[in-house]
Amino acid sequence: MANEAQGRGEGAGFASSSLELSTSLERSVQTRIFKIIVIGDSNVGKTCLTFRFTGGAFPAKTEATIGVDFREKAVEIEGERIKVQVWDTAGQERFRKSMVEHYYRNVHAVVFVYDVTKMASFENLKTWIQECNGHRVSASVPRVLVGNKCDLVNQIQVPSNMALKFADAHNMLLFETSAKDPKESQNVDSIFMCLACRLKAQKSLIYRNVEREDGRPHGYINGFVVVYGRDGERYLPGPHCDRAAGRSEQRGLRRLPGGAEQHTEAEQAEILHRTGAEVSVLYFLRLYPDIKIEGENYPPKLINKYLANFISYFKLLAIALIVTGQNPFQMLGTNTPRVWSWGQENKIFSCLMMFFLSNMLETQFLSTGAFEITLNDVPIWSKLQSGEREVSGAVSLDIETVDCGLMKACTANSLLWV
Ligand SMILES: Nc1nc2c(ncn2[C@@H]2O[C@H](COP(=O)(O)OP(=O)(O)OP(=O)(O)O)[C@@H](O)[C@H]2O)c(=O)[nH]1
Repeated sequence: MANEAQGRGEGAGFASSSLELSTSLERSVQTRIFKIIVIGDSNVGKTCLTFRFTGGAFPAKTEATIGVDFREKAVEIEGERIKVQVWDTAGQERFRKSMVEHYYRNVHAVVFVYDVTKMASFENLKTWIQECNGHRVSASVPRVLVGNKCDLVNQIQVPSNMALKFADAHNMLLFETSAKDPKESQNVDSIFMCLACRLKAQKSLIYRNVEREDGRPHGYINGFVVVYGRDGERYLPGPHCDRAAGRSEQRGLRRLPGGAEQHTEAEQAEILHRTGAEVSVLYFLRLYPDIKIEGENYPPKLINKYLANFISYFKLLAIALIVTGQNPFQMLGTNTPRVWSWGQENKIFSCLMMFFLSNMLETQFLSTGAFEITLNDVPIWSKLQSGEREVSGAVSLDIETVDCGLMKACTANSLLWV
């Protein structure tokens, strides 16, 4: 346990941590959230470590993690309440699949875990580091190395000095610990608290303190947010009130034509009155201008991207051939189908048809029907549209995992949401 003292030292002296999860908006708004991912081979004890930290116990039974599991713990460091959101990732390749992008997106710190009784899990760390680097995780994102299962003293295969050398070479702190041994629980806490402390020192305060004297934020009514799309436009999540059309829309995202500023405060109050407990976008943004809320489409499968690209090139080629009057079938020495001859005779119509049909196909391939919303880079909400195309077996499992994972995050954050 070469570096244990160091780990313990950093972990000691923190104010007491609390398991209580915040469920109110005012707390969510004021609490910073740090996303820490835990990665490493399957069976090294990632789930047990995260459970020990967030739940304070060793789980009686664990199963292989599928996709990702979120666990959260609210801690207090130097008087500031911080939410540590631990992403317990799947070690098995088949359960990672399309989730990997999500693991690394907007991550604040990374915990690499190996099993001290399994040399292979230590040797595989190189692959995990490569994967992490491959996802453009910045060098400024703190990383720590954790050797787990130190309670199995007679089976240790990875000597401490070897692990320490590796940790040094990769600019990481090393913790050797055991999720199982209750005597080591403080050391497990130290891993995450050490990271939280580093992050606290690193990050500027994201949320402004908007507390009133009675402890509630000014103007807090209930949830309603505006979403900034990748296209720079602003979208309003439903249900919301469309004054121009004089109707209230249901769930979904609607582009704000002229911006939320179109609503005066009196109008906002009316919307509030008519729709129950929704706070105006304008009002909300004025209160919390530092909050960055973004929406993004859930990326399609790689194969779908390739297919859509292929269709797009095929469309361009076909249109070019039609316009220039070339006959690819003649070039290939085969019979010209009637549809091609017809296309040559009706060039404008066939080009338009080709254009719209292939665009439709491209959209089909690229659309996943899922939309993910992040608040200050932390995923808070994701939705699969109804009518999603049927997906089979493992893929379906992945998408469900993504969705329910993010929904879990949403519940934990209890955010400004309908
Ligand atoms: N002796 C001992 N066993 C441990 C310890 N931590 C985890 N285990 C056991 O190791 C096995 C795997 O633990 P998990 O936490 O599920 O492993 P994981 O890395 O999350 O595995 P995946 O979800 O497949 O990636 C379980 O049987 C645990 O009981 C430890 O500190 N000591």
